[in-house]
Amino acid sequence: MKTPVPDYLDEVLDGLRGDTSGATADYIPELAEADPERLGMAITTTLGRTYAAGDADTEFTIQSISKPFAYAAAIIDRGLDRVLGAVGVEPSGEAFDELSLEGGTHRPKNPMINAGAITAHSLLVGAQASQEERVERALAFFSRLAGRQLRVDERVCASELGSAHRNLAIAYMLRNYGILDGDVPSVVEGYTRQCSILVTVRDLSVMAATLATGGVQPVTGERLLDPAVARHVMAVMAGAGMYDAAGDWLTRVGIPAKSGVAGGIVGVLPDRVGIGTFSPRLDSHGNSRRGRLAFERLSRDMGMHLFASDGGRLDAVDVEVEVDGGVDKAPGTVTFALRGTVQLTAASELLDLMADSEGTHDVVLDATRVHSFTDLGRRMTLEGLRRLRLDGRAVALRDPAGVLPDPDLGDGTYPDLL
Ligand SMILES: NC(=O)CC[C@H](N)C(=O)O
Repeated sequence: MKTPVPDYLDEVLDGLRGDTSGATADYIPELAEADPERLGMAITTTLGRTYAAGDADTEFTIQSISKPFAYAAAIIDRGLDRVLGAVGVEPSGEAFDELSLEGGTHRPKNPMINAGAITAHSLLVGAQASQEERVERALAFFSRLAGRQLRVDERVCASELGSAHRNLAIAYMLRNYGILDGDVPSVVEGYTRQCSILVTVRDLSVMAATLATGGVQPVTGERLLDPAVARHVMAVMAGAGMYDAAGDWLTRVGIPAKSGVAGGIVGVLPDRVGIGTFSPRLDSHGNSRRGRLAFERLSRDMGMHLFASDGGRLDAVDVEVEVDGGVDKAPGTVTFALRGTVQLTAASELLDLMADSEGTHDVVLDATRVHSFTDLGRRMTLEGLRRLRLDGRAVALRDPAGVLPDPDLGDGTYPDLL
């Protein structure tokens, strides 16, 4: 049996290919030339399982998606109070490259717009750090978040620096008000190099899943952030990550997210998943058009909305596998015993164990110790059973309390009830 999640993601992407609205970013010449048809998506659960579809291994520049992660690094390096003294946390409701600052303090309103992100970049490492040290800090931190060594695309960086007048203007203004120290062109160059780090949607989904766990990289197991820092960064993303579309995004999609002008979007649902999408055509807010549609679809289909009340966030499931028969006897029955609340994380573990259960014949799903299934958990579980049966296996359900309502396998048939 193959796990159904990648098929679902393929189907989501196929549904989006017809939408060719929007345009690649034109203020950075290298980005204007990107292949607009590229489309990829990846989801990583807090247990570190990644599902990917489409152009999942295509590299693109991280651009503004670097902002939440560099902001996190600045908080780690300099402390939250020092960072809050320089950059606010208020949604600005303005475009990403707006020249505005907060009245009175002259702080940039938040670290998700360029003014705040240039300031956060300038705070990396320590007061006297060089451009090389700041860029190396960002690169090393992002690489640990992604679980692989990342690199800078120098062509895209040079292309953007050739016409970075607006970011220079923003930085000179910040320098004028004493928000930013040091050599302005060097700070803007370091920030632009940070934006030119190459990532894939897989990387983005793992980086975001590290926020979702409260700071533990779910594949390597390394703690990279304190839970309080992860929480703070996710909260700022929720309020300001999508610039002047932040309120619309938070209500409609409900997944704290950050977009980049190369076409990436990263999203995070605390305790559940990290998500990465890539499609280079942008809407009028500078957010990937198809990326947005993909997030809308996930939110709708999978109940992935921060404020959805249709299922517990706690997913305390064990999946226990028991195989009868022993090593040298004929392949017998495999039992998958679930426990707790079954939603995405548990259901995805279950599906992978089911996919690995070849060599056995009869399959029993034991729901005796399940508290409840979320709608998504129920659908994933039933799809797994349906696929096992398509493979010619006998499928049975033990569910004395009836926690798996209407176990229709999607074709009007039911598992045997034990
Ligand atoms: N929204 C973005 O991705 C902007 C990032 C880009 N490097 C800039 O500063 O203009």
